[in-house]
Amino acid sequence: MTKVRYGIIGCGMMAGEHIRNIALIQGAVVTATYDPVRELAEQAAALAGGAEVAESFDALLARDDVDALVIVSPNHLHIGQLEQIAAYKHRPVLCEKPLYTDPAQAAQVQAFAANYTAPVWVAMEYRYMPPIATLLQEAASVTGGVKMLTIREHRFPFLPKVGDWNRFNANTGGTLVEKCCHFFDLMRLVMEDEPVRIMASAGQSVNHLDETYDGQTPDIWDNGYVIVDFAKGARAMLELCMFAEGSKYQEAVSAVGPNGKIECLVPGPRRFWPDHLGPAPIPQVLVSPRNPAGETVIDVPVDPTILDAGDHNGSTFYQHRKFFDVCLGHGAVEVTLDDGARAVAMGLAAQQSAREGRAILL
Ligand SMILES: NC(=O)C1=CN([C@@H]2O[C@H](COP(=O)(O)OP(=O)(O)OC[C@H]3O[C@@H](n4cnc5c(N)ncnc54)[C@H](OP(=O)(O)O)[C@@H]3O)[C@@H](O)[C@H]2O)C=CC1
Ligand SMILES: O=C1CO[C@H](CO)[C@@H](O)[C@@H]1O
Repeated sequence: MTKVRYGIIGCGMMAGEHIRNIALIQGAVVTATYDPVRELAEQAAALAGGAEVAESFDALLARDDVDALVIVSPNHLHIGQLEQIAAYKHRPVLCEKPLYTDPAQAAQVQAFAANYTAPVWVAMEYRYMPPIATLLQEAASVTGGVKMLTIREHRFPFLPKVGDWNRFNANTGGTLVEKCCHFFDLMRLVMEDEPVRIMASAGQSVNHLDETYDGQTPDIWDNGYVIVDFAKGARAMLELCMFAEGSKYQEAVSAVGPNGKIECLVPGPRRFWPDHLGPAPIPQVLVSPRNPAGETVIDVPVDPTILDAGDHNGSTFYQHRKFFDVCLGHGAVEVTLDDGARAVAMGLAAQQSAREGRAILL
C-alpha cells in the first residue's frame, strides 16, 4: 500500500539516485517530477515507474497527490524554491545540500525556518554511510573524547552537470561549501560541539583550467586544507584533493583522543572503480587503542542492492528510510535546517579565510 507520494524538483544526476532509493522503500512512490527541461523530467518519471510530469514548478506544488517534496535542483536555487514551496500546502521536504550559497541568504533561511510548519530535512547523507555511521557511534568510547579529527577526501574532479552550473562559485557557493558542507556537518557531529574559528588555504591548481563556458573559465577550487577550532578546545582538519581518483579509498576519517584512535576508510562510487583492479574495496573501520596497543580492522560491507542505487555508499537509502518515517509522522528530522545552515556557514567562512589569507571567527 502506498503511504508516501513524492514530487521530485530537478531531474539530473542526483535525482536519479533519489528515485532509485525511494523505489527500495515499501510504501514510497514518486508520483510527479518537474524540471525546466521536459525531457529530463520525462526520463525521471519513467525511472520512477510512471510518475507524471508537471508542466511547471507551481503545477507540481499545486498537485494533491504529492505528500512530500525532494529538491534536487542546482545549489543556488534551493532557498528560493523553499520560499516558493512555503506558499503552498506545507509538506515534508528533503532538500539537497547546500541549503544556501550566499551569505546574504542566511536571513532568508532563518525566516523560512520560522514560518514553515512541516518537517524539512537537509540531505547531507555522509553521516549515513555505514563505515562513517560506525565511527560516529564508537568515536567517544574508543577515543575517550575526540581531541583531533582529520577528514581527508581524495577524489575525482567535479562531474559535468546539466548547463554546467557547477563550474562557477556563483552557482555552487564555492567548493568548500558545495563539496565540503558534508564534512563540516560530520565535524560538528563527531565533536558534539560548535566551531569558533576557521583557517583555510585552497585554490584551483589542476582541474577545469582548459574549459570555457560562454567565454568564462571555471573558478571552482579543486584542493585545499581547512583547520577548525571548536569551542571546547578540540580541533579538526579537512584535506580535499579533487585530482586523486587513482586512490583506493576516497574518504579517510580519523578521530583521536586520550584513549585511542578510530578511523574509517570509504571507497568512492563503485561505478568508477576500474574493472581491471578486481572487486571494489570494502569499507573499513580501524580501531587502535593506546593500551593495549594494536589495530583491529573491521570490514563494513554495504548491501549490494543499496550500494548500486547510488554513488554514496548506501547513505542515500538510509537517509530516505528515516525521511520516510518522518513523512509518516514517526521519528524526528536528523539533519535540520539549522544543521544545514551551520555547515554552509562553515564552508563560507573557509572560502573567505582562503580568499583573504586570515582566520575567520564564527
Ligand atoms: N548529497 C550528495 O551526496 C549529492 C548532492 N548533490 C546535490 O544535488 C543537487 C543536484 O545536483 P545534480 O543532480 O548533480 O545536478 P544536475 O545538473 O545533474 O541536475 C540538476 C537538475 O536541476 C535542474 N534544474 C535547473 N533549474 C531548475 C529549476 N528552476 N527547477 C527545477 N529544476 C531545475 C537541471 O535542469 P536544467 O538545467 O536542464 O534546467 C538539472 O536537470 C545539487 O544541489 C547538488 O549539490 C549532487 C551530488 C551528490
Ligand atoms: O555532494 C556531493 C557528494 O558527492 C558528489 C559526487 O558523487 C559530489 O560531487 C557532490 O558535490
